[in-house]
Amino acid sequence: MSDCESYVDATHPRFLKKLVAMHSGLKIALVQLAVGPDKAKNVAAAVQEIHKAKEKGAQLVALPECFNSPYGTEFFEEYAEEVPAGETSRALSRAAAEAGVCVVGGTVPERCGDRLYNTCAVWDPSGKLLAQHRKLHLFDIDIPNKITFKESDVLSPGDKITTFEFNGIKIGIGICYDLRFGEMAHIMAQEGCALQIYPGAFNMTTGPLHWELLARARACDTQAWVALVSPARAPPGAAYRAWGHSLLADPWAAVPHALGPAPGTLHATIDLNVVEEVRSQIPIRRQRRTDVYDTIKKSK
Ligand SMILES: O=C(O)CCC(=O)C(=O)O
Repeated sequence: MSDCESYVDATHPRFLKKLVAMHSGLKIALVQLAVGPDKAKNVAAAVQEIHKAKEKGAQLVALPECFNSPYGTEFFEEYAEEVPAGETSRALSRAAAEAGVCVVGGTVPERCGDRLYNTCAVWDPSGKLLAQHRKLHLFDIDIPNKITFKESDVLSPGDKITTFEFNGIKIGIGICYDLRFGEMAHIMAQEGCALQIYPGAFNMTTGPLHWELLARARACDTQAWVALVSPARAPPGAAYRAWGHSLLADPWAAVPHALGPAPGTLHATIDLNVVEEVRSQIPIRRQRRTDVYDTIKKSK
């Protein structure tokens, strides 16, 4: 079956209606962790929050970008681990199985041979690796006197778009800078995703300008739920200060749930009815002029 045909199948209104009828909502928790230099402490805090989220009813728990290390190209080599053999992977897999939840494991610097990647691993409720996304678009920007960052100095980019299914919902994974690339979100929607999750760590320059705007833009374009999960903001003077403000945008592109800069966990329910409602009331998916343009996924 071609990519084009699978798009038609997965997003056909009848397919979605059937899914919606079967579905009672997915309870998610977005954990905005305070991250420090002590890797073991960071991982232990993540595991503790996974269990707490489960106690509050979460079925899927998502962690932030770079939750086991400080964020900076100088840290990636030291904190890197193999996925899924490394200690952080093993701790999250165990936590997922013990709590009986799906864990979207933020990101860790992944070592694979002589390469490093910025990688999100997803664990199912039995602790099995369900998906692995390597950041596709590396964060290389230069805003003079504000922020210069060049992940490509030490990281290699991934080469594929990652989606998986959990509890009857197709979910797409992107990492931070990936959020800026509408084509990627569009392909996730074509593949049937009703929810996109982005572990991210925007900064104090682009965070206030673009973080929520991009979440709402992706939600509006794809008529899907969009979750962003950030580390908590570090105190003034820290080498990297994340914007925080983990949030959930709904398929209308409203933001019904958001945190501030402090550590915390956002609990919400992903309701497929809202996806169906928006897609049927504003039917842009049927109105695309693919005779004039298209976004086509390379077969990989
Ligand atoms: O796109 C941005 O402004 C921030 C991206 C970022 O922090 C990242 O990719 O880690």
